[in-house]
Amino acid sequence: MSDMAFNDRSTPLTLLETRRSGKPRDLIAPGPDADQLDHILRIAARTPDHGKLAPWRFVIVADDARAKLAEVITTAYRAERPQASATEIAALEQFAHQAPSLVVVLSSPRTGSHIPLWEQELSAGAACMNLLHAAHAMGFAGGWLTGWPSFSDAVRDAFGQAPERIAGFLFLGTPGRPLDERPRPDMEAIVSHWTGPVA
Ligand SMILES: Cc1cc2nc3c(=O)[nH]c(=O)nc-3n(C[C@H](O)[C@H](O)[C@H](O)COP(=O)(O)O)c2cc1C
Repeated sequence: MSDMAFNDRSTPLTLLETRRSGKPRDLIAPGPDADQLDHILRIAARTPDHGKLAPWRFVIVADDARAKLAEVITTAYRAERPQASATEIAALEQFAHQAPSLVVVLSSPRTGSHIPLWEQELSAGAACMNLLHAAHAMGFAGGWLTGWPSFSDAVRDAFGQAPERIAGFLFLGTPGRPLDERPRPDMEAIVSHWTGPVA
């Protein structure tokens, strides 16, 4: 599949069939401008959501806030791992600064709702995926990362508060190097016909 054309926008179906994320560290300018990002987020918000709760929200981290994000992440990391190496800290600095655009998607469940938390969290994942689809449909590439920062309460607290969680750091831009395919599931292993209870 190495010679396949990725993110072929000829038709909706070709785009879905060839969609490929970009590695955030390889994404370069141009990224979406303010209007394009607004458009991407409006599409991302058009996501299945049981109970119409919108149990997610989007936080844009602009260029001039990236250094602050790096500071939050590295401070949190050092607090948890006082022996952190310079290499580990440099990797976290790089994480915060990569790609032209960054949207942090928060899972924001409504705890008083009768809609199960699981469903609300699924919807947050779907919003992330829709955000990626919108970016790809607009000719950009995106990359969805969690990594250590998504699981740090201190980093989460810089964006919101429990029970909110970081669903993902969605990095957007233009691939700076050719995309290549990654292994895809063996369809025979994941598709079956149900004929009755298993086991
Ligand atoms: C919730 C979630 C979190 C992810 N976090 C990471 C991560 O921290 N680091 C990483 O290298 N890939 C991570 N990935 C995988 C990347 O998005 C990866 O590039 C993806 O497999 C690209 O596949 P695609 O081309 O089908 O979009 C994550 C994926 C998901 C769904």
